[in-house]
Amino acid sequence: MRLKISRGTMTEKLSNGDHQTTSKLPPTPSPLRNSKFLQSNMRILVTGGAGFIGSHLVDRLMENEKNEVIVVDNYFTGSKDNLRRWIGHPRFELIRHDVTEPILVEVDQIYHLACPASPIFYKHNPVKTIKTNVIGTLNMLGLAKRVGARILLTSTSEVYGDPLVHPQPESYWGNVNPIGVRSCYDEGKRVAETLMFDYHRQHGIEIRVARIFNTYGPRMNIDDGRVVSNFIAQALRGEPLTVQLPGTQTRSFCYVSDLVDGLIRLMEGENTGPINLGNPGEFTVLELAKTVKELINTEVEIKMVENTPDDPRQRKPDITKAKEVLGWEPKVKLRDGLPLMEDDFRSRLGVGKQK
Ligand SMILES: NC(=O)c1ccc[n+]([C@@H]2O[C@H](COP(=O)([O-])OP(=O)(O)OC[C@H]3O[C@@H](n4cnc5c(N)ncnc54)[C@H](O)[C@@H]3O)[C@@H](O)[C@H]2O)c1
Ligand SMILES: O=c1ccn([C@@H]2O[C@H](COP(=O)(O)OP(=O)(O)O[C@H]3OC[C@@H](O)[C@H](O)[C@H]3O)[C@@H](O)[C@H]2O)c(=O)[nH]1
Repeated sequence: MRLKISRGTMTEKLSNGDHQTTSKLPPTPSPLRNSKFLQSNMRILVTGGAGFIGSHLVDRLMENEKNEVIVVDNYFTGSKDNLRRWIGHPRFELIRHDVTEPILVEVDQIYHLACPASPIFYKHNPVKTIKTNVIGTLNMLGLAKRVGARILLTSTSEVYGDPLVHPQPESYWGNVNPIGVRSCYDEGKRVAETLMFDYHRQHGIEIRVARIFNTYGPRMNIDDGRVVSNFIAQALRGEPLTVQLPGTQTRSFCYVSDLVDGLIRLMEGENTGPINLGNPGEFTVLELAKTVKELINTEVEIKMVENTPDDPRQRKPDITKAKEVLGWEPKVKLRDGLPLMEDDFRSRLGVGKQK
């Protein structure tokens, strides 16, 4: 028998006469939640929306005239330039804010992307990276709870660490070094996933968790440090392609438009996840270098260089669940996606095509 509901706490009387607190209901959203451009609109917060994936996601969300989009970003690895087409648009707002601090905005959905994703940047200030993953996710879950929003976390294939199971299904728990130089990111994302599920079980928050595998495309920072952007920039500058040893390590590369499609399907669907989103086409890093050389600049040399600790030796998503639950699979092959990224890098680097 339900006895009372006070401050979101539901108390039940058990058959032995004891009382037990069983679940907490999110508080009723404030009237500000309805203060939209149009009543029927969906108001969506994108944290990290000035970054690579975030800005492509914003483009897709803004295409729908029933969406209002608010971006929160501290510009650590992102840039206002990625969002310049939307600045001043009546359905768009941009807020400079660090997610390690709380924020109150009345929204219906939260895409929580804020976190540096390139190993060079996330290792630069590891304490800040882990704060972003843990405190940042706590703050966004607190917001979701307060305003009754659905929240999606962009987790990562790095939660599988250096995987002992190949390809990686969502049921694999991973092989992660808890004290290594990548741990601020890998373990940070693992804690972020834990927080998502604890808020879901304890507070009834509607959650979605995507595990994203290596994604590439236009707008990646030119000196981002990740392998696809490095190789394309090096090929265009006529510099050697730096393959980190041993070069036999594998990755699976997903084009950004496919990934964004998967994120939106996950948010709009009924499954909490975690769900792998990635392209199962698997390449060694040396194969990637040879492909970039063939497609972009056959003159450049390929140079083997030292690697950094704990680099995963193989990575490929098992996307059976994404196919079944979301009806999603990537469409763009690596050989078709690389030239699209090349065009963007050429225009930003000011390097024309040779006739
Ligand atoms: N690109 C990939 O291959 C990949 C793979 C797996 C997971 N992901 C995840 O997807 C998300 C986006 O990745 P991306 O490739 O677009 O990276 P990105 O570095 O281009 O974008 C991250 C954005 O978050 C912002 N940010 C960082 N810390 C912040 C903080 N404390 N407060 C507010 N904003 C902050 C940055 O300024 C940037 O705009 C990240 O959560 C990342 O972990 C990406
Ligand atoms: O110039 C380079 C850069 C990287 N590499 C190699 O290329 C592979 C991929 O490295 P990246 O830095 O692009 O990305 P990683 O796969 O290590 O990590 C990524 O994984 C998924 C996401 O969460 C993040 O975007 C990022 O952490 C690694 O084996 C690395 O050693 C090179 O050989 N040369």
